[in-house]
Order: sequence, then structure tokens, then C-alpha cells
Amino acid sequence: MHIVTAKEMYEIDRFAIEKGGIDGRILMENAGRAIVDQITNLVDNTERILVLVGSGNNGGDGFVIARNLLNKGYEVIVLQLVADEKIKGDAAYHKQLFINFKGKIQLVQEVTVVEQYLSNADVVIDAMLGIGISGEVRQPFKQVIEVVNKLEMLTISVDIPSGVPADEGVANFTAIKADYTFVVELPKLSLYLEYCSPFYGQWRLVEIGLPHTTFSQDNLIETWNQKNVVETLPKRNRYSHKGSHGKGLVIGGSHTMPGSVAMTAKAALRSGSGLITVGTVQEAIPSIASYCMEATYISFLSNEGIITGLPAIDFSSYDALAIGMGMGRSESTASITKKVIVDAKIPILIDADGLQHIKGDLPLIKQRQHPTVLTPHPGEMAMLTGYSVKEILTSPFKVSKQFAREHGVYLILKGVHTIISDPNGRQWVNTTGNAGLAKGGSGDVLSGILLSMMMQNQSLNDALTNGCFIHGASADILVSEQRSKQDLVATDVIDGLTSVFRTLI
Ligand SMILES: NC(=O)C1=CN([C@@H]2O[C@H](COP(=O)(O)OP(=O)(O)OC[C@H]3O[C@@H](n4cnc5c(N)ncnc54)[C@H](OP(=O)(O)O)[C@@H]3O)[C@@H](O)[C@H]2O)[C@@H](O)CC1
Ligand SMILES: [K+]
Repeated sequence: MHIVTAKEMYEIDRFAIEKGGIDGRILMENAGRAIVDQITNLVDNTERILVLVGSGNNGGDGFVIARNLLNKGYEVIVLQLVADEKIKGDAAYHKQLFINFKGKIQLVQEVTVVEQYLSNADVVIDAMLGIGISGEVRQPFKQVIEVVNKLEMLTISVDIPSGVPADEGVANFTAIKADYTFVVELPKLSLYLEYCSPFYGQWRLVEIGLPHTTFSQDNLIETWNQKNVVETLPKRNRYSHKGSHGKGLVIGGSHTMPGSVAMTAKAALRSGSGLITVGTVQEAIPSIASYCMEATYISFLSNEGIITGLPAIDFSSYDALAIGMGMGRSESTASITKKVIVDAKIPILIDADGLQHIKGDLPLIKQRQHPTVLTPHPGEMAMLTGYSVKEILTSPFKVSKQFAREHGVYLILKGVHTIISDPNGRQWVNTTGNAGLAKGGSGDVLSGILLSMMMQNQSLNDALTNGCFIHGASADILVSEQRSKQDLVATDVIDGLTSVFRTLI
């Protein structure tokens, strides 16, 4: 599903009205009614409802909601926070309907009076500000937002919690902390920003009759969900053999960090790879092999437990390779990483210490004729780009797109909402995963799943989005059935792959 910026949402709205011929007042009615259907599942009609409305169409939705709740027997009061003349167009039309239906509207701008009304209500519907907000929230909204948040009553936001920007790039704002948000038609970008999404509370989309078209050529961002995975994940052919599902190479590990490559290799095998070879230091091989007996091993030259030399490897005999996990950050591992990037004429995934090593050599990656996949977390992304972590989290879509285009890479920016960007600037947001994944080893497991997907017969975009989905889905299934977010560890996520594949294939 397409994720929209405010600008794109307005384009779709304009298209529906101007070209499609639908009346904006009908769209507003649809929005309000669809949201009322949701509210009636949450709130029973003995509860007193206060609807806070502002000057725009978000407030217009508020009037439709108030009228339809009134019709259903709820006790409803609308607090209008702006002067009468500010309410125009479709919103004014629906305000008049509410009045015609004997609805009660109080024009209030002093926060103390708003507070009194709030103390006599059970539920607040937030229809103050929608996607039309610009700049810092002004008074009286700022104070009202603070009061609503302080009271901690059931708060339901219309389209977007008032004050939350629709788009990325705004780090500091005052906004309603909603318990529920009913998002009109399409998800807004801020739903996938980790500093904005908590404000939405639980959220759901409501359909109002707009087409799901996109007019933007430059901002293609989509969610990637189970349906997409089922449609694109290759089915295993009965007549296939181990060579048909990819022969992958994993380079990394060190005496003190053998677990990383072990988990990458095991995850790759559990995700369908035909053959996996691990290239690592001699002293780590016995412990890795005891965990991952299905892999084969190449012993690399080492000194004090760190890889120091690359043996002669025919990279062309592999379908893809992953490098960097648990490798350490010495001069020798840096030069090996660079040599692999130049010599290996196959798709490469670079993670962890490998990312540190390429920072000064990004042109080498751009020159590659084969795909390169980078999998940084925000800290590594900051190291690669020179932006601060805060800047990256404030504009993760923009920063990733820019980086993927500039360096010709596939970029997976890991996070609560992992963003996958391709070299053409297309982007996807993964929809699975939970806080249980915020542990050491998660990234190594993801690299293994991705390596495997990169070798299966699918487009690289599908491979990467599917890999991220499957990784998060394993954690989700485990947390819902047997583990908790507390005790989930990376190797569990590998074991959980069985449940994911059983539901997907
Ligand atoms: N297809 C759709 O998209 C549909 C959308 N619909 C709904 O419409 C909503 C978008 O409506 P919208 O465009 O009227 O904007 P919205 O956010 O209600 O208000 C903007 C007003 O707020 C004000 N204001 C601005 N910044 C401010 C600030 N910092 N601090 C304080 N005030 C500020 C500014 O007024 P000003 O005081 O500047 O005159 C401006 O006029 C959308 O979220 C959805 O709910 C549905 O009805 C169905 C179809
Ligand atoms: K709102």
C-alpha cells in the first residue's frame, strides 16, 4: 500500500473531486461515518463525548462525527476552538448540519474552560488539526493539547493526532498522545517515523472512497505486508536440487565473535539456501560448526583471533556473499573487505564491521557492476553519511533515498520501521517485528535471511523486502505464541523461521 505525504494526499483528494466528480462534502461525510463505526466499537452510548474541532477539514470531520454519534444516542458536545468565520467550505456545511440536527456547539478559546468541559466528559475526539498543519502548533491548540495529554482520558484522533506532522523532517512538536487514531484512507509518512508513531496509539485505516492512485514520480513509498510476500516469494520446485537455491558465502567472525557468522549461516540455511560456506578464522570454526553443521568452512589466515588474509577464493562459484559480521575493525579486515568488494563479481551484502570499513571507499561500491546491499542501523547510517542519529531518525526516508541513489546501493535502514531503498529511489517499509528484536545478534540473523533471499529466484527488491518481513514475522509469531519481548533472543528468531515459512508457502 502506498504511504503518502500530505502533498500526495491533497493531490489524490483533488483528483477525486476535480476529475472524479465526487463532492468534497461526501468525502467528509464518508470519513466521519467510517470513524463513527470504529468509535461505536470502542465507546458505549452511556459515555459523554467531547469533540474538539479546529478551523480546517479535520474539524469538518469532527462535525460529521458529532452528528452521527448524536443520531446514535450518544451525549455529544462540540468545542469549537476557533472563531466562527474561520470555519469555511465543507466544514461549514457540516457544522450547519450538526446545528440543524440540534447539536450543541460551544465556542471556547480559554484553556481553563476547555479543562472544565474535559473534566465532565469520558471520551475526547480530537478533530483539531489534521494534515494541513504548518509550523509550530499555535494557541489555543498548544495549551489544549497539553491539557488533554495531562488528563489521560480516552482520546481518539481523527486522521492524525493533532500536532503530529504528516511528513518527515520535523523533530520537535507538541501533539496529542492518542489512544486510537483512525487514519483517513491512506497511511501518512509519520506513521512510520519512530518519533511520531507512538503519538498515534493504536491505529487503523478508514476508507472514504478515494482512489489509491499515486501521482508522484519521485516519492514512491509502499508498505510491504504478508500479501506482498505470499505473491512474490518463490515456491520450491519439487525437482530442484541444492544448487538451485543458491550457494552463499559468509565472510566474517573472529575468535571473540564467532556467534555472528554462525547465526548468519544458520539463518541463511533455515531460509532456504542450498549451500552455505563460512569463511572465518581457524580457531572459531569448531564452535561455529557445532552450531551449524550444515555449512562448510574455509579457514582464513589470522592473527590473535582476527582475520588477516584472504585465501584464494573463486567468488564466481557462489551466487552471493555476505561480509562483515563479527569481523572486527582492524586494518587487515578493512583491506580484505575492500578486496572482496572489488573482486567478487556477484551480489554482496555488507553488514556490521564491514560497513565501518567501506566508509572511506564508497566510490568502490558505486563502481561495482553487481548489486550491493548495505544493512546499517541508524548509528551506522550516521557513520556512513556524516549526519547525526537524530537527523537520520528525523528524515529516514529522505536520507536513505539520497544515499541509495548517490552510491547505487540497496539500503536497508534497520529500525522499528525498517526502510528498504533501491538505487532508483523506490522505498518500502517493513510492517513486521517488535521490541524483542532490539538485541545483539538480530542483525546477523537478518543478514543470513537476506543472503538467502538474494539467491532465490526473485527480483532483488522482492528479496530484500521479503527478507525483512520474514525476520520480523518470526519475532512476532514467537512473541505471540511462546516467547516474550523480554526473553526473545536472536537464535530463537532463526528457530521461528519454521512457523513463518509454514504460514507463507
Ligand atoms: N482527502 C482528504 O484528504 C480528506 C481529508 N479530510 C480531512 O481533512 C484534513 C485536512 O484538512 P485541511 O487541509 O483543511 O487541514 P487541517 O489540518 O484540518 O487544518 C488546517 C488549518 O489549521 C490551521 N493551522 C495550520 N497550522 C497550524 C498551526 N501550526 N497551529 C494552529 N493552527 C494551524 C490553519 O488555519 P489558520 O488559522 O491558519 O487559518 C489551517 O487552515 C485531513 O487531515 C482529514 O481529517 C476529510 O475531510 C476527507 C477528505
Ligand atoms: K486530529
